[in-house]
Amino acid sequence: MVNMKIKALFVAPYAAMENLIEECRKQESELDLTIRTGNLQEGVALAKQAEAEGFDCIISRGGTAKLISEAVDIPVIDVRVSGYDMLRVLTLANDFPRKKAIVGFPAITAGAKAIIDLLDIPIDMFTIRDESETEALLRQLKEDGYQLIMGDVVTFETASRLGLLGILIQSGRESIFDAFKEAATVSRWLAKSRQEIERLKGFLRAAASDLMVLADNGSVVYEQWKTFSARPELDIPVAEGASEPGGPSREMVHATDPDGQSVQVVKTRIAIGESAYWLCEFFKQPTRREAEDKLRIHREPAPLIIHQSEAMNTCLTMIGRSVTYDRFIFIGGKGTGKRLLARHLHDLKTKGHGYFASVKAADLRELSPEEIPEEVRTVYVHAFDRLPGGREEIQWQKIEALKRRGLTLIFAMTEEEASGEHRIYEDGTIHVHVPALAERKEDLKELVTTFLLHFSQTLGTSAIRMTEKGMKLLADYDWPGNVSELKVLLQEAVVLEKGYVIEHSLIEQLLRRKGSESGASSELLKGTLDQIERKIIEKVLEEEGFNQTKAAKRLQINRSTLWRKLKD
Ligand SMILES: Nc1ncnc2c1ncn2[C@@H]1O[C@H](COP(=O)(O)OP(=O)(O)OP(=O)(O)O)[C@@H](O)[C@H]1O
Repeated sequence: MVNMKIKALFVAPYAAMENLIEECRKQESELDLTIRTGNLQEGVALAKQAEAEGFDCIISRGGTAKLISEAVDIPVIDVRVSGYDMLRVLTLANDFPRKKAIVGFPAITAGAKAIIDLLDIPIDMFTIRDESETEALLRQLKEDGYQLIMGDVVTFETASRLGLLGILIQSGRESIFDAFKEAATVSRWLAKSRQEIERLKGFLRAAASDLMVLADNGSVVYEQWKTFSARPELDIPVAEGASEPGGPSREMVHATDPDGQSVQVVKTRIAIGESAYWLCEFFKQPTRREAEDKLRIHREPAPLIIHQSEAMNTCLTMIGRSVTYDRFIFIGGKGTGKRLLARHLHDLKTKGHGYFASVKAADLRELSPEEIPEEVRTVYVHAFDRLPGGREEIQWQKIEALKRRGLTLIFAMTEEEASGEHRIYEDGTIHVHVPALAERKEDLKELVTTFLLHFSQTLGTSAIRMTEKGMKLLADYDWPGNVSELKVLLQEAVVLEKGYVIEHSLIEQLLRRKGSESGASSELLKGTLDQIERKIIEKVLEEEGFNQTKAAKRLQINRSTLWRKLKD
């Protein structure tokens, strides 16, 4: 565009203008000009067509220019009625010894007034706001004895039709040259801005994935979708945050779209000048369906296992030495990496031949051994804590049937779950103790780096480093939820952090929130067992609006026991 000529359409509202434009264009070098004649709606139709054909701008005059500018999205330059144009027509009219008037929009009459006053010319002026007023006004003027009427195209045509002498205020060369110049300036400026916008959009597309920019009133200003096929139908509240001065400028919202897809939205408030906008970034969460699948099959090898610590190395040595066995119990806290290590064991045992499948203990009931695909070599049974009926519900017959199919069976349990289950101490069952993250803080740094890399590749987040102070905060925390908890915290951090480095203040904020989340329950756990029991009963009672029947039901004790415990 910068070195190309600007494609402009000149819509002349009257034929005589076309000739003058033709003449002027000989001295014009910046515009690739097309000239057409068409007044009002005719002009609009010509302009719309030009816009569709890729013209850069339209030049027209008066009412026609106004109508065109309402109908197209490209710049419309209005040829202004200059002092020279006015002077020309007034000088011409002055030679007629008749009662004269100028009729037109304010743009015409205001310009004329200055000259009329200055030169003391006996011409009256009548301003109209809308073309529809023209005919009635001219009829009235005719009755009042006016014979010569000056004005724009509509005025001129109406006057002629009513038998008055009409004089069209024509545009002279200077006005046309001015319009050429303005068309070139505006179009170049617009092309530059468009280029700038395209460049920014390009950066945005490269740097972020699915996003939407909302104005404070909730209307969509910009959107782009990469992993989503279309805008997820979500109700994203924008107004409350915006009206809170000093309120959080960034927050995370969890939502579910109408298809049940879980979506995470990070909202950032951006103030630009007087206006405020919400940049909403969308992240897909694993679908509930996927999570609910009875059998989750992994066909690919286990991802990299971080192990700098002695505790983890011992665990891996144990696994490496047990590959000839086919019944295992992996014992460790939530999120310690039991599944990951089980997949590693599977890889060692099968050397890449056969799939790894995991199933929740509660889903075993509905799973018949025939449903398990042939290629599956290892079945990992987990989530024993979510068995609705407790340990009694473990489907031992099913497990025996799986054993008979020659599959490697791996159970994942916490220390507590494993302790009461004598069957898992059967001969030939290997116990692998997976250390808690608190016992292997040496692994923390590399785990952080691995997760930052993982999120930057899968979510397109930019943070790739953690400050030393941030690392220290992570090392001081005791991670009851182990590696999973670390991973979730880092995911939140990378989504909130737009820079390359995660500062300790963000980690502090996220950890502090954990403190306040767990604070209430940990406070409950202080004191003797009787005191704790009483505090729990009181809390449940309060939550149930002091309804003893409801509280007793929730605590699974009868009402008289509840009453006795409160009395003691
Ligand atoms: N040593 C490690 N190196 C790299 N990633 C790890 C490591 N340990 C755990 N992870 C990652 O942490 C997350 C939790 O691990 P995993 O699901 O194996 O834990 P789990 O003990 O089976 O959890 P749960 O008790 O909730 O079933 C996974 O994304 C896993 O890849």
